[in-house]
Amino acid sequence: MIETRDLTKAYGRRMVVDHVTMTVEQGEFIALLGPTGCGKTTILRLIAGLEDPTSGVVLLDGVDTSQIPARDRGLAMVFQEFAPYPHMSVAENIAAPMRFGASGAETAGTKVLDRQRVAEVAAELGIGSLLDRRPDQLSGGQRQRVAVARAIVRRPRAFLLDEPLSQLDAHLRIALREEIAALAKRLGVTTIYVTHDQSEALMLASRIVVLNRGRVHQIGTPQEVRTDPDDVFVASFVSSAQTTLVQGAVYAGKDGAAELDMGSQSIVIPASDPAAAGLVARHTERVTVALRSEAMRPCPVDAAGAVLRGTVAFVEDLGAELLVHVATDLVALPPPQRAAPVVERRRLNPIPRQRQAEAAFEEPEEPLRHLVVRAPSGARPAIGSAFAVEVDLRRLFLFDRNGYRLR
Ligand SMILES: Nc1ncnc2c1ncn2[C@@H]1O[C@H](COP(=O)(O)OP(=O)(O)OP(=O)(O)O)[C@@H](O)[C@H]1O
Repeated sequence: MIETRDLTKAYGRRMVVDHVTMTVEQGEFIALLGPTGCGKTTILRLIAGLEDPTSGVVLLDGVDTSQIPARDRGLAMVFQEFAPYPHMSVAENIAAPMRFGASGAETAGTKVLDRQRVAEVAAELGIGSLLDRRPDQLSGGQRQRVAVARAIVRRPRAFLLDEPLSQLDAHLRIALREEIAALAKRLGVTTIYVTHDQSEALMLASRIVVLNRGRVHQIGTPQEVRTDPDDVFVASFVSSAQTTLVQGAVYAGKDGAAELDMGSQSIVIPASDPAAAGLVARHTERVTVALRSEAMRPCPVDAAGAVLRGTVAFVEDLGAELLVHVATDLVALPPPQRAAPVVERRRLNPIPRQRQAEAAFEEPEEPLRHLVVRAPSGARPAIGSAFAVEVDLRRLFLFDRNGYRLR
């Protein structure tokens, strides 16, 4: 079991990991999911003992690790870019941690021991026939397999995987992630998997820790973080389809109903809806409304009820269905900011890879202005034509000023 309690890391004045508390149960596969620069790698490095926390603790099976050096923690880490020793064969690369590893005691007779164990692990990863090759004779996928083999050869108490597949092409990534999930399950090893790719996290993990700017936003099963987000960041970052955020306000309506006012358009939430009473109590409060594709479906333009209207801006044809982008006069909001303010970041020592990746987030993101609605592929609506959508109130998420979900 791996636990962090109020784990915090600051570089200068910049909080990179901000009071992260989480528990990974024995044998559990957990994903740390968040945008680039949100502190995922730093959390792994703190757990591995490669960095010292500014405050807070990491516990392994209940033991405070503050005084335990990295090599004695029994953890194996796989990095984004695995750099094998170029002059060694695959077998030697896999065995390397055993030879150079913590326990000097293993040196005697290592060669024999290594061979058996290495062959076993290599077979497990489908690289049994490549043991005599040099790293430059391997494909990208094979190299990452070697990296994983090298991590498990020591029978670690946990795997820490830092975007191990991000350098591979999409096809290979999908194949290998299934293998990694199956392997971790078979071995029953506690695994923490870092990724910024939500589909990877949703597919692999039994629970997901959603992070932004060093803070935990939600910890839950894939189903929970996707369909029951705790805040506006999770709602916009983890979603099977596009999420449009719109500015609104709630008012007490007639007969116990609540009115969700979105400027030129509004939706009435009837008194019979379980959410109505809570919203009535918030009369005049400003809210952010998250409109996801799965919460909307096309309806006749003259339909009554929870309906929003606009005109067709463009249509994406996905083959089996259409994605209709509907322009409306609602006030769209940008997604919550993902990176730290630029001024603070300039003071940091340059870290080329991270800085490059972060550059993409320096400007506030543009709001998604259109509603994106799924429609059957049969009848393609004309650009500029009137279009209406019925909103499924159970899937409509509202957030308060601070971004917390109104439940
Ligand atoms: N040694 C360091 N000195 C100063 N700042 C650092 C250092 N290491 C990391 N950072 C900063 O801490 C922040 C978090 O980095 P981290 O690598 O943990 O993020 P990440 O979520 O893993 O991102 P990525 O997906 O790009 O790897 C980044 O803004 C990074 O620039």
